[in-house]
Amino acid sequence: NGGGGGGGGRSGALAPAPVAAEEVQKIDVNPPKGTRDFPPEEMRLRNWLFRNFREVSGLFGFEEVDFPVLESEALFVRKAGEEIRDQLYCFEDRGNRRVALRPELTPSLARLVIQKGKSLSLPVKWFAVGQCWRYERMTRGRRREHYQWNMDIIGVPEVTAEAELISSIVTFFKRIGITASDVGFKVSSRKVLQEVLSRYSIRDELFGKVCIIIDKIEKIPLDDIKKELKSVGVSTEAVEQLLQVLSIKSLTELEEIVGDAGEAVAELKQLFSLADKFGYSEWIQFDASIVRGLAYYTGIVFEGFDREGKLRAICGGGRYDRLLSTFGGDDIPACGFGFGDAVVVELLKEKGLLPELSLQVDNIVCALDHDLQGAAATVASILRDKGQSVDLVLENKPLKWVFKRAARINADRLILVGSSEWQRGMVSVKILSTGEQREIKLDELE
Ligand SMILES: OCc1cccc(Br)n1
Repeated sequence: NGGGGGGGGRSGALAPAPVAAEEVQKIDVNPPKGTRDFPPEEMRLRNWLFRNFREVSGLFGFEEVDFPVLESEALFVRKAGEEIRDQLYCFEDRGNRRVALRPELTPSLARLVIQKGKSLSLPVKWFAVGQCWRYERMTRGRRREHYQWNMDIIGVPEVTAEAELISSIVTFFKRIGITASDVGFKVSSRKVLQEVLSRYSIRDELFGKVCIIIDKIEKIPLDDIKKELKSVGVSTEAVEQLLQVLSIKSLTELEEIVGDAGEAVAELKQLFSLADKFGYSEWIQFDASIVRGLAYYTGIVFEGFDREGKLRAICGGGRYDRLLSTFGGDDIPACGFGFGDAVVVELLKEKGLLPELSLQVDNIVCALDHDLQGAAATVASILRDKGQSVDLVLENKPLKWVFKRAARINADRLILVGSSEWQRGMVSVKILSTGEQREIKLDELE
């Protein structure tokens, strides 16, 4: 950029005093703990995954939405003892506002639905793909961010909504080569717990807390579960009945214990019937132990799991009929799911299903000598205007270098701009897969 200044290579009495080299402060080139960079290869896989998220959402007629990564902390301050609350990535901004990096997308979606209010015609079918954050002590070395695909249906009280959402996830799995032999969905309803708890006159506001405690049943000793349940006011008898119900793995057995009068059994039966009609019965099973770890679920809950049991839950969701009203909105029924970008990639690796995604360009264009660089730029623009991708060689490079680069970027064609051909309005085109080479008129390039 014109040389000059210190270190411009000049010396002697007239040379300006050398400018002190900028203070070099060696930075850490790694991303912050728990976060990831996406270099080209990883970014191609992420784009492939997100393209499938978006195409499936489109197949189901959902519209894409997005929200700020930064939200008011108040959106996520729930007092039910959720892990997501304990790990909230929150801080006070320069305006002394309590804000948080969103740990999930559903509260933002609920906020936007309320904001839009009567201008929205129900049902609303929205999807989003967004980065979510948690601040977890790095002792466990887990990630602090991931991208979530969410689909939500607002305004449909029927379990047809949950059945539709599960169908969309099954559709996604099938598109990426995952089958019902690899993955299943455990399905239950929090109304099962509600019906048990109501027999022991447990107050409704305790319901969320009880669910969050029960969600830890696979993660902490059973005695600790019992202690925590009792500490929030659940009687010993109620605890025993709860734990017995949670071990149920069939709807028939559930009906025997809680009867068929309640909504829980009826809704679950309807969901399994709809699953048959959608054609995904082999993907789902009833499992009363599934409660999910978010306090706002009120009905059907489900989670995708790998049948080999090697991985954490792949996705999860359910009905949250009270969330909008707790934010001051109307009492609108809602359900949705979240699907993270990390566990599914571990699953694809396990199954040998990672897609082959490499850089590919239609053409590499190269001037054969320096004063034809402008001509090469003209050729590149002509091809790009026709929708052809072009890697334009930007410096004078030996042909050996050009061929090596052409192979690395998987170029279909090498376009050489040489002096004699250019004089005749021609360029030389080499089909790299066959080696066939011929001269083509510039205005016949396509
Ligand atoms: O699935 C819970 C969650 C929320 C935010 C970030 C990450 Br990583 N994981």
